[in-house]
Amino acid sequence: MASEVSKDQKKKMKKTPKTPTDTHDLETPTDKKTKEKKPKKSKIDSGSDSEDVKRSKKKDKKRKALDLDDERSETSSEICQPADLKKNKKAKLEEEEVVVEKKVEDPNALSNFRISKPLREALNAKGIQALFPIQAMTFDDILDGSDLVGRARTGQGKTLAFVLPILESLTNGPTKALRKTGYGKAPSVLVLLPTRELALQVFADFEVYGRALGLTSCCLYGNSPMGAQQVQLKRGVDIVVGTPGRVKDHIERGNIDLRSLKFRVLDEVDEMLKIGFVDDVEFILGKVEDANEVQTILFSATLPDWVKHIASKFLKPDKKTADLVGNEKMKASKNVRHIIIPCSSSARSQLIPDIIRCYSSGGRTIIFTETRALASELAGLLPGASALHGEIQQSQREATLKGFRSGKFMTLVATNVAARGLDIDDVQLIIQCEATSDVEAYIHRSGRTGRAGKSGVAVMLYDPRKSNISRIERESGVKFEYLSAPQPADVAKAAGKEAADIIAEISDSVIPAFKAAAEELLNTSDLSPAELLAKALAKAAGYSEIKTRSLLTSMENCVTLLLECGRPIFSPSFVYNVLRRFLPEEKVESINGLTLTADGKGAVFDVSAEHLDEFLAGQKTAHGVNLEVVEALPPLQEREKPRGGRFGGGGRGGFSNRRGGGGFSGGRGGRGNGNFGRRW
Ligand SMILES: Nc1ncnc2c1ncn2[C@@H]1O[C@H](COP(=O)(O)OP(=O)(O)OP(=O)(O)O)[C@@H](O)[C@H]1O
Repeated sequence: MASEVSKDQKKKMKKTPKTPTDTHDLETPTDKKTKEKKPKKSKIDSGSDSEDVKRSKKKDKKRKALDLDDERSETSSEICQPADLKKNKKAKLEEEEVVVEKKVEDPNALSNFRISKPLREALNAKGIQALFPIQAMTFDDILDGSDLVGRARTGQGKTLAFVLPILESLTNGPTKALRKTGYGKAPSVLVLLPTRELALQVFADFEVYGRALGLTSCCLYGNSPMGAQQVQLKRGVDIVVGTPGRVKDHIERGNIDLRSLKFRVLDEVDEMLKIGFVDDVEFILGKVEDANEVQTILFSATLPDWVKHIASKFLKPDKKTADLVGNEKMKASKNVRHIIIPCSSSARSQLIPDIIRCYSSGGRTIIFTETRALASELAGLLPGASALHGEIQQSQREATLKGFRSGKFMTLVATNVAARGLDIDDVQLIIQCEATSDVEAYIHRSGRTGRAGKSGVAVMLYDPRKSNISRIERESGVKFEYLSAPQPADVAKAAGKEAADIIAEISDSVIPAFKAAAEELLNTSDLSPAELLAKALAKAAGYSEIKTRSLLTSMENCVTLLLECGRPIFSPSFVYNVLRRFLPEEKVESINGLTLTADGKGAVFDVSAEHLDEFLAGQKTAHGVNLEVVEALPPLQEREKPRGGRFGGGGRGGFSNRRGGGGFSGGRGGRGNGNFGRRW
């Protein structure tokens, strides 16, 4: 049933949404042009933009152009010469015409919806001129009183999809007359979110846009003083935003009167239930005596079955569904480049700065870890990074987010506490330290970039021996780009260019002080001036040597080797035994990341660069064994294999979440088969 309604909704999207002058019927832009419908009186004072739009059709354009001509001639004549003026006027008029044309064409322009003037102005002030698809799809349904389940990919504007119609309903729409006013008013809207950070973010939207319409809001979340929240509730607010635990607490203390409630919103509801708010949410929803008096709206980027259950329990049977994802394969953001790079746990802190250098485009980066301990550890190791996780005090968490938003620091290392809903401007890069087994988590984490139509990059580090990338691809619809770690030499080249730019900017005033030393260096060195300058650039960029990085584990000063021996290889222990034929035990034990190739004919592993010659020379004494340094990683076997699959692996074998797991650096040899079960 949901998908039928969803199709219906999609049809709606293709049509022009209601203008302030329409009542119920939706028209296509063509309908509008041909019908010459007389404008009806608007239900809401939404200003006269849509009227303007209609007026500015072709035959009016000339007149409008003349008007603009007159206006401009007064202001611009002061700064332009007559010839320029004529040219400029023509160009500007052409621009204006394009703008007017666009305005008429965009069916999602704010003026095409029942959005009142003050709200439209507040949106314009934030650079918002048109609704995003999910907003356009749901606006009329919510404003006209329907319960609704909404779903769209991350960063598509789900928050304003409920904020705007609710605000309009309370001030100009059906719930206006029912809304309580005056000192001590009971709230008309209750919005529940899973985390304090998200509650604060949604509260900020209600603050900005609600204030434009004279509505007040408050935010209730745990680990912050009850008293101040109590005072706000006592004074009376129109909108309460909060986390379930604290909201329940206030209800139990009799601080919130839900009898005047007109809207209840559950945002990121799947996460709310997942992190254990099931009882609290049900308690709060159950506190509304007459569910028919309240509109219930449920939004999420993912809709697992148990969310559907909540929807059927608490939403009216005639609820609408707006699903912009539906059965489409791709569940994650389409504006994001999804990359995976093999990396051992011990190489992470060396590799991450280079990934940031290569992929962040100078913007913000969020690094996701599976554990709080790793988030703190990495934040300590990476320059200019701060940690955000559940063990950090609330006031510090807020200060950290504020610092990250304001650009005080550009790298945030976080646990899943930041995976959902957080909307931070200019996050260009997401790094996930491990291949998560939770596909929804992947979707949400990667969705912190590529928001509001912008693009972004999500890099996931993975251990080929442990991860099941094809499962993530299958379930999220993402097609990963398999890349190797950026090589330090490439990163250094980019850093050298930056250093050259910096040097070019340095004032000539420094030359006299350094010239004598420079001349002496030139005269005494065997290197050419260009070579000496290259060294100076390296120093300026912070380099004293260039290391190599392996393709398999991304460890510095390691090299990845491919071993083949002219017959299928079924197990890692076979590879160890082959190596023992021509290498001493301690060398065999020193290899890292041994992984079989997908074709079953070879195995790759890392060796320390200083041992490379010994490995390559040793093979000559072992008949039929071929060892070579790989330039690019061949496709590798994954952890999960169909039961009874040819190349070992032995079924699913429980995809462990590997919390605090020993990573990828293992490298112990082990005799026989026994020990390898755990590592594969
Ligand atoms: N109509 C619009 N025009 C331009 N920007 C918009 C519009 N609507 C929302 N935005 C901006 O898009 C960004 C993403 O919006 P929002 O946080 O609501 O996304 P979301 O769908 O809830 O994402 P998530 O699933 O990750 O929570 C915000 O910065 C918001 O201000």
